[in-house]
Amino acid sequence: MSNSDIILKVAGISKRFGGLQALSDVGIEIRRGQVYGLIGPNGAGKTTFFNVITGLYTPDSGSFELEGKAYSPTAVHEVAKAGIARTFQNIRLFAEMTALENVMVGRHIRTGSGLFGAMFRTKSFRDEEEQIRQRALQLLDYVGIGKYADYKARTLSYGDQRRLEIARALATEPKLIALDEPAAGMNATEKVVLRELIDRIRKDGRTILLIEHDVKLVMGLCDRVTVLDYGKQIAEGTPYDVQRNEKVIEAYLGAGHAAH
Ligand SMILES: Nc1ncnc2c1ncn2[C@@H]1O[C@H](COP(=O)(O)OP(=O)(O)OP(=O)(O)O)[C@@H](O)[C@H]1O
Repeated sequence: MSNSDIILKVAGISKRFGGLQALSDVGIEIRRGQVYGLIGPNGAGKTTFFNVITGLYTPDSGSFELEGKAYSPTAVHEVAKAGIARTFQNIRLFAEMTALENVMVGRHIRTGSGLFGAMFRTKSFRDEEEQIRQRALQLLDYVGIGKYADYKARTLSYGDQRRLEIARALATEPKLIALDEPAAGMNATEKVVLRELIDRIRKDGRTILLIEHDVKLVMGLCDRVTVLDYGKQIAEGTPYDVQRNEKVIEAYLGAGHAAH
């Protein structure tokens, strides 16, 4: 495989909060079309790592490349423009806006008419707006909630809100979509549907970074997995190898979890 297959390469990420070393020299390489999993016991540093990659936290050290080009994740919207979209562990939708409007907002970072067009409602602005609407409707169908397009986001079930977040992230046409615990709070049936959706997103050519507590889901979906523990990368590899890694088993047992 050539280097051009690498979508995201981050290396040497460290981040300290006061006296706590939340991340120590963590690095990953994600190849095009992979689902890449990030797991680890509570407090291992997964969210911090995600927040560093997506511009929410500034790391103390580290380098970042997206499709072979250096990028500096200094602000969330810059990261989105560079081609990384994310969802949040605590859902962050516009609660009073409709599902459709929430997705249209995601789409706007890829549009051209700008403020002038919006203020004067030029023809090109209106045409563009209609295209955005159509694309947003397609995306809602794609994630399986097309029938709720006109419902306010806050009225959707928890599982559907998570799917709406995914639709919104996809609306930015990301090179990489980062999902922060997408199965959190879902029941078993919702998890099956989510798994199918993530599988479909991958089959349609997208690359996915996934933080997830549900180890079974991660092991079933991911091509490769990194395991963090106390901010250190204790294992990296295929789900098969990682599950058998002594350090991983210890970390999970130590934290009172089962490793499978
Ligand atoms: N903004 C912050 N300020 C201070 N400490 C923080 C901050 N964010 C995270 N931490 C600490 O950094 C460590 C790693 O936390 P992080 O949330 O990244 O872990 P996690 O693996 O995502 O955990 P969980 O699975 O519980 O979400 C924890 O000890 C946490 O308390």
